[in-house]
Amino acid sequence: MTNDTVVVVGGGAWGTALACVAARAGRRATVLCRDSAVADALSARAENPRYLPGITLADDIGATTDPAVLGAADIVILAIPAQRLRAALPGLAPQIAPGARLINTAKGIELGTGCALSRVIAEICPDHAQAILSGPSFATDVARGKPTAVTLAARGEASALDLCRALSSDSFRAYASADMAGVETGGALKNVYAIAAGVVIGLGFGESAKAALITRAFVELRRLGAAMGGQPETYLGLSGFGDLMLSCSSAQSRNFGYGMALGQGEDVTGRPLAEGVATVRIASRIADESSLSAPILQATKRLIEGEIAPKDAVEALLSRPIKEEF
Ligand SMILES: NC(=O)c1ccc[n+]([C@@H]2O[C@H](COP(=O)([O-])OP(=O)(O)OC[C@H]3O[C@@H](n4cnc5c(N)ncnc54)[C@H](O)[C@@H]3O)[C@@H](O)[C@H]2O)c1
Ligand SMILES: O=P(O)(O)OC[C@H](O)CO
Repeated sequence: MTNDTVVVVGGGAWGTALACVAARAGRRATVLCRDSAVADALSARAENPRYLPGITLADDIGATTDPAVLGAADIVILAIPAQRLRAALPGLAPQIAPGARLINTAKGIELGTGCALSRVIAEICPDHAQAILSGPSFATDVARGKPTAVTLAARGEASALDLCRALSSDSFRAYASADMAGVETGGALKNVYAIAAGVVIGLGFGESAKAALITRAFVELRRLGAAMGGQPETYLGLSGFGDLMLSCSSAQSRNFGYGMALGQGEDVTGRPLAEGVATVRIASRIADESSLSAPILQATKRLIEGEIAPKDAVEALLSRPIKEEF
């Protein structure tokens, strides 16, 4: 398979960082932007002042707003928000070269339908093979070339390994997986628990409480993920435990920051993208429908919907009946 040409859809923080990844791995990389000001800044100054201000990017990244660029791509990386994917894809699909492989990097579950994003992509681009890249990785770190490792899942180990080789470099290491459902659900659900961890810190409950929260969140994440089709061991890896740990422990995470603001009683309107807000709503419905116990997820949903105050949500979790840990 030829993997020379990579087009990244989405000129935001993550799309820009992934174009740097592809360029560092020796690929010809172009960002397909929605906004011409972003495309112009990327092309002229190797900068994305709107989404990655102050970071000088590799100067061999191309940028355009013309979807015709998809016709030359061997690999198309999707880096737009999860809830925008269904609306964006029909305009792109007819332009994508027939043999191109798609790699989704958005983290979420479709709010209106409960569909995994891989299913949304399969519905709109049924003839294209697809893969998922997910793991502990902040766009600012990746764009700066700091060492990062992720999981890349595809149907079939050979395809996953081939894509890993196409994108890995001395600063970015992708591990192959054949468990698309496991990688996808881990990335989506960790955002919910990052909000919850942010709430704990925002309330001033401290690091011990946060460690307890993350540990119990991991139990829930594995339970929910398994019910959605993931393999148990996948959640122990970079796209599961790795991303949960990163997102629950750093204020760089937009989801953690959203939770911290909630915990501090701040107004959260207009904050940067926190995909856990949509995911918690649909994941809570999925958990209810399958009678799965997910108390942290359910408390986070009630908190986000304004049904319960942050302090009361944590107290409700602590006052549940005493039971065995496992
Ligand atoms: N930022 C990170 O560190 C990071 C890391 C891993 C994964 N992700 C995931 O990547 C996805 C994108 O996140 P981001 O950080 O780049 O967000 P962002 O807010 O920085 O950028 C989003 C980009 O998507 C574009 N966009 C939105 N709707 C679109 C549409 N309908 N058609 C075309 N483009 C559209 C916007 O113009 C913008 O360029 C999210 O699902 C996120 O979870 C982000
Ligand atoms: O800023 P967040 O919370 O969307 O997290 C970004 C990445 O998903 C971390 O792996």
